[in-house]
Amino acid sequence: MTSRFIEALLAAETPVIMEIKARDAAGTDLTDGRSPADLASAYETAGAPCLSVVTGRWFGGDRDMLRAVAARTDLPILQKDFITSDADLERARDLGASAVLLTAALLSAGTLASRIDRCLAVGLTPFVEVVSEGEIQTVTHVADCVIAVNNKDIRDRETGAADIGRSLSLLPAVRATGTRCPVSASGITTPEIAATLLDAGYAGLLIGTGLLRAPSLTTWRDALAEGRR
Ligand SMILES: O=P(O)(O)OC[C@@H](O)[C@@H](O)c1c[nH]c2ccccc12
Repeated sequence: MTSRFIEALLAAETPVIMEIKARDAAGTDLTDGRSPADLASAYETAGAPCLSVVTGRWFGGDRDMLRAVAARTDLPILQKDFITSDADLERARDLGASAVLLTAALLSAGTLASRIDRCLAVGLTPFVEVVSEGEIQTVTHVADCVIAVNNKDIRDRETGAADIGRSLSLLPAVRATGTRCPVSASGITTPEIAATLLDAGYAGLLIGTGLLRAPSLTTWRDALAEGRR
């Protein structure tokens, strides 16, 4: 099965999934008055191959954000929320998502496998977030999934500090699954950290707060390109 989301990410000059999120985990506003659609346009102009929209309530999100972004752009969109049923998956697709978040830490291996099956059956790319080697082993249909190492912990609602070292140490295990699309997500605050992760071998990154707080997206993107070996 081909995935528009994965193909776009792998073909990109700046392989960064740029995230639209209303608030950070501490509740601080990240939009500075910009609408989700305007952020989508700004990211597209900065060369984003794919977007992520956080619709989860913890982060001040809702489904209207996804609707508004899908109406503004044709870029493939990841919906980040806590998907709890098959009906949620179909709704994600109908709202315009190309990919959905599945959090391995919150699902049993059996439930994760059936959610992955269901995603693929309805034409969605599973974006599976993992935080340990054990979770990496539970991912099925690896060739059709994005495997994303989360540098933060969803179990503490992402309020703790990010551990970029987790991405670096888990990369061999992620690669050993045979995925084409290892991604590092969360807590990538500077272009220098982003460059380090891409140079280490990550095919893509997912960045929200760092970009939402950046004074200039093009400066951030150019610093990332310059920082690479
Ligand atoms: O803003 P950051 O630190 O760049 O992180 C982005 C993204 O990884 C984060 O928003 C996230 C990771 N897992 C989630 C689960 C639900 C909602 C959001 C998330």
